Amino acid sequence: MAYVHQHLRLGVNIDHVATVRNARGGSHPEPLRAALLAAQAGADGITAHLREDRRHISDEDIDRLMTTINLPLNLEMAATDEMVAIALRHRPHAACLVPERREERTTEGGLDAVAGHNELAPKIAQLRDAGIRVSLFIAPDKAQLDMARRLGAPVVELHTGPYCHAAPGPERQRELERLAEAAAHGHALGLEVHAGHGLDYDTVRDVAALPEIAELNIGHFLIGEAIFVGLEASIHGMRQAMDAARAGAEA
Ligand SMILES: CC(=O)[C@@H](O)[C@H](O)COP(=O)(O)O
Ligand SMILES: NCC(=O)COP(=O)(O)O
Repeated sequence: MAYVHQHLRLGVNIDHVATVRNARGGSHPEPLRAALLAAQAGADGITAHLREDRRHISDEDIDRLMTTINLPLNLEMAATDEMVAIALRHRPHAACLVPERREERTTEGGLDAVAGHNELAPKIAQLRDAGIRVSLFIAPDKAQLDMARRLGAPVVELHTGPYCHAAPGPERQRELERLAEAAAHGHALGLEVHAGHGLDYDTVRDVAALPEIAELNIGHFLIGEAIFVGLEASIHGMRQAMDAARAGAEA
């Protein structure tokens, strides 16, 4: 029987609770409250992206998450000296290194670990030495996976944005195949394979069915859907979609 990673973990990304809060300033709605609710709704972890421009999650949010939640925190961050220092001060469960451009609307591509290996190597080593599980947010590309392995990152997160944005049909199928090949290759290299970006109830199904994937990180859709059905219900819906897809893959 093909390998199936048993429990597919759901990391709930709470960035866009902070986006709504920051639209007016002040403290409502609070990302911390969303993290506590997500835990009650069955999230396996919380993801928060402390962007260099602080457009959503703030330093204070990270302080409060670190001292209050009982779930592992996956801190998404650029691979800069400032962010590495913040991670070393807090020691979250995981640090996912992502590329950032100030003017981008959202994370557009994966980290180029191949071109950036000289700068990444010392940062990955510092984070690892502090006991933080390092993840690289990369495109589903063999060369990037091979480099993640060489750099000693134990985890990769495959960027699902191009798959989610592809037109349903052959274009999306091609992107799914790239994800499937990358997940299998990463697993064969001994990497723990995660995936995320742009997933919703529809696009999550085929990704959740990929047997080597251990964790999905999902935020924007869950927070948007929560406006209509509440956060617990939106997370429950995602959990159900993931479990149904994984059960189908096991059958
Ligand atoms: C890396 C990633 O996919 C998430 O951190 C996502 O980027 C968060 O939302 P924004 O890109 O809108 O900051
Ligand atoms: N790393 C991806 C993530 O945390 C969530 O991305 P999105 O669902 O907000 O697009």
